[in-house]
Amino acid sequence: MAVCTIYTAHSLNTTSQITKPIKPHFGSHQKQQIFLFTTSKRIITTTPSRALGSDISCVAEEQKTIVIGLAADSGCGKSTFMRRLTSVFGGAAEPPKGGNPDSNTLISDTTTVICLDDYHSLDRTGRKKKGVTALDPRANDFDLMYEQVKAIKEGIAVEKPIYNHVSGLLDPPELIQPPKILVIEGLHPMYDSRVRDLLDFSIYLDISNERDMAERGHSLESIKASIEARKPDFDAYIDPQKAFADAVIEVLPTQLIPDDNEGKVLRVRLIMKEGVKFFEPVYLFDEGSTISWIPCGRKLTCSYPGIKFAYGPDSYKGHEVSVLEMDGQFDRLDELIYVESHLSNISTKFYGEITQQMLKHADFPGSNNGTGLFQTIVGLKIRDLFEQIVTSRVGALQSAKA
Ligand SMILES: Nc1ncnc2c1ncn2[C@@H]1O[C@H](COP(=O)(O)OP(=O)(O)OP(=O)(O)O)[C@@H](O)[C@H]1O
Ligand SMILES: O=C(CO)[C@H](O)[C@H](O)COP(=O)(O)O
Repeated sequence: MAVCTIYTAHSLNTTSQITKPIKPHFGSHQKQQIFLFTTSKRIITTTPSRALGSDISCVAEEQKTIVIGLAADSGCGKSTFMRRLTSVFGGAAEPPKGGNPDSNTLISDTTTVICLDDYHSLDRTGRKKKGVTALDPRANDFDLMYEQVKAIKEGIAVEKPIYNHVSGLLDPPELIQPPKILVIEGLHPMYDSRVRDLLDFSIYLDISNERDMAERGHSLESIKASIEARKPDFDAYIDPQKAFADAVIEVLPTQLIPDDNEGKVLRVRLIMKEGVKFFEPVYLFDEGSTISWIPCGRKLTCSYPGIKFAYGPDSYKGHEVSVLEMDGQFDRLDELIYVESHLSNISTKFYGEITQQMLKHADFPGSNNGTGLFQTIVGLKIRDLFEQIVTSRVGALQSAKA
């Protein structure tokens, strides 16, 4: 069954039902017979006159966009994670063709990644004047974020604003078409309960010790000052979102080097919530057991300080979770296959897919440690979740027809 939505720019404030069929206008999700028509005349753009005009968007129920939330502070490696995720689906992600060169959006065949910085309601000057950081909810338009993510989920294209990180200004909006998978990444994907309820899966990247570096041309001193200034808002508005995440990738100092203060070797934990629909946590050796494993030896080359894996049940922010942990770093990525062969529920399509993905992006930061490994695993789990949702929708439709 396809749900068709009529969207008109001149009647944004009312809602009514169409009872007789109308001539369909097929968008990118085609070939579905139309049974049901509803109208949706909600405001989904800040600039109604630039909305879609009189348009009909038809999306088959089973093809409706699934939405993934990725929360993290600035400079935590979200872009790198997104490149790994996109690669799992095949194809590269690129900014919208012919659009604003400073767009924060990345589009591939399957995924569209939008950056929630685009929902800043105050630009750089506005925040300065008001004395608020970008992390403060008062600097962000959650109503618009909700309306637009909801619209995309319903198969409606939206005109999303662009926050220009180069100029610090809000640029004219860009058109976002509903993709198969929409990733909303940034500071607040799980902050507003309305937006949170739209998420099919949520991830929090917890990298407490690393922040924005020279990329945006700030000096080390100004970065330190900015980290300090942001800390209270980070603690108040960003960090609490961990409690809502279905998966958390937590980066900690190694425990393999006593009193390590170099911070080069990392202990990374993949914290996976139990009982999440379409998400089976990964396990090592034996599901539900508590395992500690040092794989170094004949099949895995390890230089000092070695590699240690751990797995087991735990509780996190009041939720039952499974935790997979890796401390240390790989010397030879091709040998990762040995570790991969001891992991289960990894949602690979063939033996060695994790190792293949990691080798393909060996030059990405974090490829020799748990950050790259767990980001790749989460990418595979998202692909699996997507496929399971589509399968279940098709099943539900077939049962409804029978
Ligand atoms: N797993 C990792 N380990 C070490 N460094 C990393 C890792 N991932 C990313 N980095 C480095 O951190 C910096 C920020 O990475 P990236 O651009 O992916 O983060 P981001 O969260 O998207 O940043 P921003 O919010 O600034 O757009 C880059 O210098 C990148 O090389
Ligand atoms: O926390 C951030 C998310 O990336 C940025 O600091 C925020 O978007 C403001 O950006 P800029 O510093 O470029 O004005």
